[in-house]
Amino acid sequence: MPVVDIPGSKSITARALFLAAAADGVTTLLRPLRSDDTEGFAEGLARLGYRVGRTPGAWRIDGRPQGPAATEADVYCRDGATTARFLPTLAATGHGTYRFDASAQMRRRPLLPLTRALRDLGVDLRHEEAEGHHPLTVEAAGVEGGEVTLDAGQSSQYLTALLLLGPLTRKGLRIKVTDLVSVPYVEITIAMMRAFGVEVRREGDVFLVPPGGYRATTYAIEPDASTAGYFFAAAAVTGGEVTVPGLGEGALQGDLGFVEVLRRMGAHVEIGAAGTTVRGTGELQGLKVNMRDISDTMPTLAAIAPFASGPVRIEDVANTRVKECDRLEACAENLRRLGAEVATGPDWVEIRPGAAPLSGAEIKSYGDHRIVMSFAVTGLRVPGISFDEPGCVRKTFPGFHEAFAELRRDIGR
Ligand SMILES: O=C(O)C1=C[C@@H](OP(=O)(O)O)[C@@H](O)[C@H](O)C1
Ligand SMILES: C=C(OP(=O)(O)O)C(=O)O
Repeated sequence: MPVVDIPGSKSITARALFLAAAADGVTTLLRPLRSDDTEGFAEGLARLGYRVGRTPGAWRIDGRPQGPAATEADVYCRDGATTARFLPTLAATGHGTYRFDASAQMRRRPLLPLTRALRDLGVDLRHEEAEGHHPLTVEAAGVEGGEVTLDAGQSSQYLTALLLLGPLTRKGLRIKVTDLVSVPYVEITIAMMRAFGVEVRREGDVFLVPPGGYRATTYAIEPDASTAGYFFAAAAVTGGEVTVPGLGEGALQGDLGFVEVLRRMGAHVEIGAAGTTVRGTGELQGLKVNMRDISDTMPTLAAIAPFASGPVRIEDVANTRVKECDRLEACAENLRRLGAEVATGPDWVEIRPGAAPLSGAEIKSYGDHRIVMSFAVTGLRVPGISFDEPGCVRKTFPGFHEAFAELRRDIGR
């Protein structure tokens, strides 16, 4: 029975780095994720003048409630949207000139609702090229706080950035949200702010964040639930069994909900206090599922959908088109390359059982870690799958291929 040790959560590590940097003392983060996104975040903090000490199992951050120590900085956010959206927001709390740039894909990804909200709060923020995109410069002079309206219909990360900012403003924040995707990520934010001493209040569409700053702490990071999904899916499609310790009842991450999708398809799922186990039962049924809350797991489901006995229709995932690539089209294109029958719409994808079995092909990664990791699962049942850019898994799991090869050996595939 393979027990898989999954690295720390990307989303929790990014938030923990922000919270630790803004807190009133020294914070230790246990089991942080070491990957391109989170190392880029830590390096960005260092460029802003925060002291970040990194040893393999623990990162130590000296908090600065007054904002960055540097008065000038040039920060490269790589391909990470959490870095590209959270760090300029943190920088606004200081005093200085801070420039942020990012990868070509991250430059294309949207930012305008957050930019607008920050400007409405009085932050002097200039986009260098296209309005609402990186590169951008923040002329920081602290943030007064007050009321702001936000459209988070394309990304919940805008709301997370503002929630994290709230306690660092002089008056606190009252954020009215007109639309919101990926709600469980906002719940992670609120739970983590509580661990650093801040209670956010929610009244319908309004989020109320008190001023007063964060308390430093020691914070243990849970394994990444989106990453765990590839291993759970592997169990479901092979009839094997996979247990992920440290990710069970009380987990913060909504993406653990992916196992409920596998359960609906026919897998046996046990969520316990110490971890989660998925066992494949030899059957995989089709289903219609709304993945608005857990859209990072859309490619995982799409990649195993051809093994279902009926159609798999995934709905309400429009914002997967503005991630590391257009994930709806990338999934559809790669599934077709393997011989599957697929249709897409503005916010949905449907995979139908084909007459012939799939055959191997080279998967076009589009630089997207999730495309590679998802189709690695397909490769458990379809021989001859290869990747044009296997290394892009470094964004969230540099050791993915080694870990997956070990799983293959353990389950005899
Ligand atoms: O806040 C976060 O850590 C994240 C929120 C989600 O993004 P959206 O809110 O843009 O869907 C998710 O896709 C991303 O991988 C991480
Ligand atoms: C969408 C993702 O990342 P981000 O938006 O944080 O770059 C992801 O990890 O799937």
